[in-house]
Amino acid sequence: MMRITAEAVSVEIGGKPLLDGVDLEVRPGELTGLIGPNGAGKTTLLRVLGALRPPGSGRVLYDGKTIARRERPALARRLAYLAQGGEAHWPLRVERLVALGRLPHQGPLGRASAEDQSAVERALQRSGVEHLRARTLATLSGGERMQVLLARALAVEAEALLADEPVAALDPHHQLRVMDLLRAEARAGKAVVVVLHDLSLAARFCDQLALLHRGRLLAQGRPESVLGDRELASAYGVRVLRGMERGEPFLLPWERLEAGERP
Ligand SMILES: Nc1ncnc2c1ncn2[C@@H]1O[C@H](COP(=O)(O)OP(=O)(O)OP(=O)(O)O)[C@@H](O)[C@H]1O
Repeated sequence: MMRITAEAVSVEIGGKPLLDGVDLEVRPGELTGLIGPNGAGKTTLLRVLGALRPPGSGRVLYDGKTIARRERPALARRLAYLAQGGEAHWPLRVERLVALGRLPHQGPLGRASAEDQSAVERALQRSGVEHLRARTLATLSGGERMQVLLARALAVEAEALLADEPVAALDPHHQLRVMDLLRAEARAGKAVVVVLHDLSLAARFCDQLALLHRGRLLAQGRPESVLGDRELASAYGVRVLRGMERGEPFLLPWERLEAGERP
């Protein structure tokens, strides 16, 4: 079980603030959604939470403790990071790529144990990409590639999973499948953070949302309190249509607001 706490995290590049005084608590057993417009700082915050980038000021605590440089390898076993889908033209077979998720668990000789092998099999199966195992990454479609990268992150079998837009390239069926999977990971006790642009998926699946706007947390808490008309108008400049289906909310971005109409 791992709790990740960001305290007054700020990041600046060339005098431009990317994150400004962000406080966030990521709890085990919960699915936390990071939302906000393009360029709001979601990826930057996710990388800071994952210790992939140091904050300029403020700090990140893992179970209440900061991580020293020499403790990084141990953290790599406890925390899996799924990067935003990029190009991947490596001539690497899918099962080899997923097996890379086990590297943090292996010694200097890098021998895969039976446990490593079964973690890879579980990850391939859970991400629904067993049938792609012998293919090379370069031959996959964008959505297939994302599911394979998710399998690599699952193979780590870490206490925390940080996923940057894992459903952006997926069709509706696979989007729901991945959100179910992330929620199940959280229910199993993991701390899971997911960056999302789809407001309905954020509303339905997440326990907690953090809405970033220009590097600041505009709102944070239960989805129903974060996804208010005012918050969405202010952060995204949109008006949404809303509804409920069997007790669960959905939101449809409907129209853009002119600059003067934003709160
Ligand atoms: N190395 C850099 N130099 C200058 N600006 C940067 C650098 N890295 C990030 N930025 C800027 O910081 C801001 C936040 O970027 P970030 O990737 O965190 O946004 P995001 O919320 O994940 O956006 P998106 O939804 O488009 O993926 C953006 O305006 C980006 O252009």
